[in-house]
Amino acid sequence: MSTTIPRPSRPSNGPPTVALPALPVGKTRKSTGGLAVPTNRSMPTSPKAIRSPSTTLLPPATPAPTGSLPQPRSVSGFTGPGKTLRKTVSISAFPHPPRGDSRISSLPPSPLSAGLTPSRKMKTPTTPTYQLSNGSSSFLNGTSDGKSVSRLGSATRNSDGLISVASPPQSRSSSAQDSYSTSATNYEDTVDASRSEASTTGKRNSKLDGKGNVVVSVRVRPDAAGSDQPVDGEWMVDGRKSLIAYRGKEGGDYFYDNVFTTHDDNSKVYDHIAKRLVRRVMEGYHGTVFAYGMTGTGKTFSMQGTASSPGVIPLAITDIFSYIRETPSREFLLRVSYLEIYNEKIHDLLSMSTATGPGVGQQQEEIKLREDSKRGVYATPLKEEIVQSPTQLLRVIARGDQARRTASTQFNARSSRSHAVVQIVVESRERVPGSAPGDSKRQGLPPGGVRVSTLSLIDLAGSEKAAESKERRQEGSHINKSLLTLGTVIAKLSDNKDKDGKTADKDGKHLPYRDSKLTRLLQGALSGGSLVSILCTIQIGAAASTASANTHTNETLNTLKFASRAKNNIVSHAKRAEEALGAGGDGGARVLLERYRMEIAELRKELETQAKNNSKKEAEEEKERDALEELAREKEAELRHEEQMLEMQLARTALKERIDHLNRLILSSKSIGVNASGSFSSLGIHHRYSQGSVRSSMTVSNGGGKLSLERTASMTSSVSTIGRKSSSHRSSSGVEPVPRTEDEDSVGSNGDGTASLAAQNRALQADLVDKNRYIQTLEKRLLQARRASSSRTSVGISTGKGIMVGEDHSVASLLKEKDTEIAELRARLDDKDRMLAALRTAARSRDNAERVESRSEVRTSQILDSNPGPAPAASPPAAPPSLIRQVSQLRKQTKSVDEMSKMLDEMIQDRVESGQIIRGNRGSVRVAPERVPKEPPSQPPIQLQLLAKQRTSLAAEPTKPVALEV
Ligand SMILES: Nc1ncnc2c1ncn2[C@@H]1O[C@H](COP(=O)(O)OP(=O)(O)OP(=O)(O)O)[C@@H](O)[C@H]1O
Repeated sequence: MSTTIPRPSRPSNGPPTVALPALPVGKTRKSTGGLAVPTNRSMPTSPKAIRSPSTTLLPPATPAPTGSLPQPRSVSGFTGPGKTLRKTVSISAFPHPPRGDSRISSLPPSPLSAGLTPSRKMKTPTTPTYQLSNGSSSFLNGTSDGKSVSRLGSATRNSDGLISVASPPQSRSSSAQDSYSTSATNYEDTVDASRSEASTTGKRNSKLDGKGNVVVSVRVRPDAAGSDQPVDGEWMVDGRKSLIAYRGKEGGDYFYDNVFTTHDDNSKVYDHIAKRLVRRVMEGYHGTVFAYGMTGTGKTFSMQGTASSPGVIPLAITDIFSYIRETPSREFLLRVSYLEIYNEKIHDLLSMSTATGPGVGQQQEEIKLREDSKRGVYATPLKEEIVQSPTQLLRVIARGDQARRTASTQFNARSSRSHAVVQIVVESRERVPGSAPGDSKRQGLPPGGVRVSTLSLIDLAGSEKAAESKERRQEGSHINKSLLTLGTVIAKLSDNKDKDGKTADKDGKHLPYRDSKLTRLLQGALSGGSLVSILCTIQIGAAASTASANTHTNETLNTLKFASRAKNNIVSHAKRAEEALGAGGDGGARVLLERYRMEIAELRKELETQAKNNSKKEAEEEKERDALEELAREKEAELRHEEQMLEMQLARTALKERIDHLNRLILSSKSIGVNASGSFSSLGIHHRYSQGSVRSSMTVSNGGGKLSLERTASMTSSVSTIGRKSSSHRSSSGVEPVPRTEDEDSVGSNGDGTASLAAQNRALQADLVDKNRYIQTLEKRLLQARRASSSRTSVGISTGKGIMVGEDHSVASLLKEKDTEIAELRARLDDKDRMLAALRTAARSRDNAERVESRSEVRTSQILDSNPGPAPAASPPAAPPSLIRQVSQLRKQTKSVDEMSKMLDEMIQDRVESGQIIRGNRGSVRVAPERVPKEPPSQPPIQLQLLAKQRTSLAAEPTKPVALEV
């Protein structure tokens, strides 16, 4: 059964020159005579204590197939047929969990356990000889695991949303030491276990001590030379029996839960020391795995492994995510922290920059250890990173590894100079099947609380005696001190409690946890709150010289003793962590998953509120928009109205201008006195002005305003022409006055035919009044049009169309009317033109008459000069040149217009006196009734008639002398 191992030589590494510090040796663990005889309470003394086949021989479950995740597994030789039977006292097989009888009996056998258990039973040794511990029941056993495996095999795993509640990867700084926060004890479980064990085997009597929750294993590192064979005959390693026997001085047989030979790889080590523990952690227990041993013995190799042979940490990570995938009924959140204790100072490996390298004087906030009644001892402030995948988690840890302090030592070219602690906090919560996380009635909070558990994976620095440099010596001193304290604490551990309820030594005294940071940090695990797995690494036969071999052997023995003490003294009452409900209390506040849940719920609420506010805002904005649009419409309407008003104003102005123009035309015609038909009445300029005398018009031209002056200028010229013509025929009696009505006569003339200024003024004022009235009328119409436009605007464009048409119609009619008037006025202008033409003709006639008169005067003077008596009726002689000159002189003496008018008046007067013309009361003249010829109604004006008469008379009496009154 046992193998004698020759003492190895370590040619490559010289032996330590200084003796390694002696670890505290448990009184009860010392091997005697090759038999490990536990003497304390945990050591069974009766055959009953021997682990029963049903519980002790259960092998670790074969790793469950995890699909995509690689899980290098090696179960070499462990379960295979023909292998040596395992020692019954070993706890490495993790006996069935303490469960109730009914539970056990009712549970379907696991595919793995069902298949394995019988074979194990077949292998059960019949004569167990050695036992180190009592092999108490443990959570880290096969039955429970089998249960998981069963579930694993039947359930369809859906990886989607397994970490659905995890926040995006982020870092936060807080404590990670949740491991020891639980106030749980494993009482219930152990009671169950006791019942189970008692009912099924009836062999165990120390099931309540919780030692089954502690697994201690020893791994033997292969020789540096690569030799598989142990070289030291004093040593014997039996992996199957989990036995290490030393036949030398202080020799003995050491049994552990697991003994790994140089052949065993990391995968096997993980399966036996950590696999179940990791699963328990996922189920809510706290778990601690740490590697202890002399420097260079393979602690880091076992914990981290290599790329080809991953160690405990990467394999645990793989299993963690496998479990999450296999458990769709729960949701998980993982956060990780990584610290090291170097020279008794705690450093956050995740906060350190690897670029600068560790120990380059980087200033980091000092991390302190604090204790909390619920959380236990924890480091703070510590950076935690939330991880969502194995790769991410491995990357975080690799980053921390790079920051870890390592140095070359005598036995290890890259020796870890610090204790490194990886902590993975697992938060989980039951998920409501078939519902999204937000469907809960509790505002997105699913029923049940959040379970928080912590997996601590610790790679301790190696104990070392020999150190060449001061720095190494200092490091070594701190390392050794902390390890010594750890050994001391473990050695003093007992199931006793002090008055505060904390674990105490056998005398009830406080344990020296505070003596080092390491023991302080491990306090929770060592005092029973956690499942514990300790891997002690040794190397046999690594020394070349006898001295080094001795030193090495001592060190190895110390390690073995430490492992024995740990196995015997550490009592774990680990219990599934309580679920924290809500955010109440410290526990709840620490639960990130809960916090995130609540944050999500709050954010959702906020979103809803915001959405509500937004909809409100939108409604308000819509209202505002509507109002603005309405305002814009109103403004537009106003603008349109203004435009219309402007158009109307323009139309009005145009009309006014038109009116003024018409008025000018009217005044011109009126002033001339042409067209006495009274057709001006439509413009309010009545016929009473039509026959205004020439004189009155002239008066106006003298004293009137500018406008009148302009107007009278043409009148004057016209009248002057007439005047001259009239005066030339003053003595003519052939003029037939145009018959006028009494009404016409009475307008604007005095009795002597000259319009008085007052009369002119009155006439003009009346004219002005008429015009103003006319303008007012137009304004009224415009006003009406404007109102119509306003009302149209208010009632809307569509309805206003009819009104617009009406207005347009009125304007159009007005324009039409005006056009008619313009046409009339044009007609009158034509009349005027005709009159002017007639006047010009009359002027020519007058000129002729003047020539005739000149000739008459010359003849008269000749007659008078030669014959004072009556003139003979001889034919007139031809006018001599002297006469022509006289006439031209006379022409030069042409009278002014006034004189001509005067002459005309006198001429008219003469006619009146001769009875040819009758003068009216107001100075107007008309032809005597008996002389009025029967003429058609369209007679030319009176002046023309007069001129025509004069011309006729002159033609009839060409030689009649006419006396000119000069
Ligand atoms: N089981 C093993 N199989 C193969 N090589 C091993 C084994 N154990 C350790 N080694 C090798 O031994 C060397 C030292 O191992 P490791 O660094 O793990 O020792 P350690 O105990 O961590 O030392 P220290 O305490 O100084 O950090 C490494 O090169 C490692 O690869």
